[in-house]
Amino acid sequence: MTPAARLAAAIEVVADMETRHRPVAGALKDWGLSHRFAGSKDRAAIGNIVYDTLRWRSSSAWAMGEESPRALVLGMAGRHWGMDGARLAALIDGVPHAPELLTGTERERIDTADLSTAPGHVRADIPEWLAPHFERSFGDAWIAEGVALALRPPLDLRVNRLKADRDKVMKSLGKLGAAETTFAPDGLRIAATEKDGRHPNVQVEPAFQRGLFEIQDEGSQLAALMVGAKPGEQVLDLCAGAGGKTLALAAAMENKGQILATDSDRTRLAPIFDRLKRAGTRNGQVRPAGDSLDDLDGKMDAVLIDAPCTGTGTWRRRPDAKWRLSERNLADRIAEQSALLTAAVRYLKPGGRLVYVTCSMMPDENDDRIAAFVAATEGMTPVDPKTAVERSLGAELGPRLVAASRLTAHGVMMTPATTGTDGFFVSVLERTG
Ligand SMILES: C[S@@+](CC[C@H](N)C(=O)[O-])C[C@H]1O[C@@H](n2cnc3c(N)ncnc32)[C@H](O)[C@@H]1O
Repeated sequence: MTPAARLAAAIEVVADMETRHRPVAGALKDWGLSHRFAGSKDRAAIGNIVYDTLRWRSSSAWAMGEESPRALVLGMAGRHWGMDGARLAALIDGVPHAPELLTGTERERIDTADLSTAPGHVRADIPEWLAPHFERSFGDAWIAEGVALALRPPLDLRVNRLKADRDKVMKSLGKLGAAETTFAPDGLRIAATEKDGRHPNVQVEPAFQRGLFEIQDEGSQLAALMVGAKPGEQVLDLCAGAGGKTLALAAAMENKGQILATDSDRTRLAPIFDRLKRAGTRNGQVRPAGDSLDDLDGKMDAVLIDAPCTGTGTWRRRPDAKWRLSERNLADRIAEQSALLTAAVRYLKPGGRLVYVTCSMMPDENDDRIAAFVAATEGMTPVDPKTAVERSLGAELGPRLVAASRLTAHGVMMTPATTGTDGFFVSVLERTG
């Protein structure tokens, strides 16, 4: 397919998403099924255009003066794929299956796009109703945080210390351009792609099949390390999902002690069994959804709540989600978070640590939840965030992360703009009563 035909296809996919309220992955898959002539390179390139269109939806609509799928795609291509009006017009002109020729107004708008007078939420490319939440989280930096959250993400890997060391895996993945992460001691990073580029499918690498590394954002790796899990401890991962953090905890515990993993959703939990096996984990015990955990009362050195949340911190990877999020979703997640915090306390030993994590950028799901929980609960004391980071990450890494991240009243906030990770909030509390 020509670049122009790919643009036309992306416009079709965005239109399909809007008219049928289809999630982006479904709309792209449907398009592929009904256009079987398109090769994998074409499909990947169209996917990139569609995802980039969703990233910068609001600012492109502002620049183009309208919100049609065509305006969103052309506006994005003009502002982010380095095409001015003349180049776009030349790309399209006379090419079969291309979008219609650019109008004079479209060319002019692409060439003179200026966001300096746009409202903050447009410059930040976030929904308008979220602007006050971002402002409360980040003060004057809230627009810069939104801008960084709209960029493409890198691909981060966590080397599995139970089976390998970072240098060895980095060498074996050298051809993929994997380099050491800035903070996470076991992390490797493959830089974000540009334009037509796509990340390699690392899951086909022999090193992945042998369990030498996992795919995990650097922020998620650091959040797992902040549990401070030590060999020999008893640790409960209460919202384990597919086990991303469970595996990181098992590695930190050097296969000694016990990590118990559960989740209320059987389907999400299902992949954990194979993943634990592939990683060579021997100290993991999975408690199926709905199982009683009564036998764990008062026995845990640490409980991790990797809470269900709005996922605002992962919008680089799921730009469609930002336009779907509703106030109702936020309220539902807040209720679940409060219930989980309350439910977790009984499992902790005296002196045990409760580690609360979200991948949200919103204070409502972060500091506010901890403040409300502490006010309503006897005997749970937040650890000063700087102390919590330095204690869990050590004398070299701890201060570096403190300097780069944003400390809040009760936790630490990592973001694309500050630490170059997905957005994560981590708060550590101790059972003191
Ligand atoms: C952020 S995800 C967990 C991701 C996972 N820990 C990882 O690192 O890959 C949150 C999880 O919480 C689970 N969850 C929601 N409510 C729950 C509850 N009341 N009890 C246990 N798990 C719950 C969801 O099913 C979801 O898998």
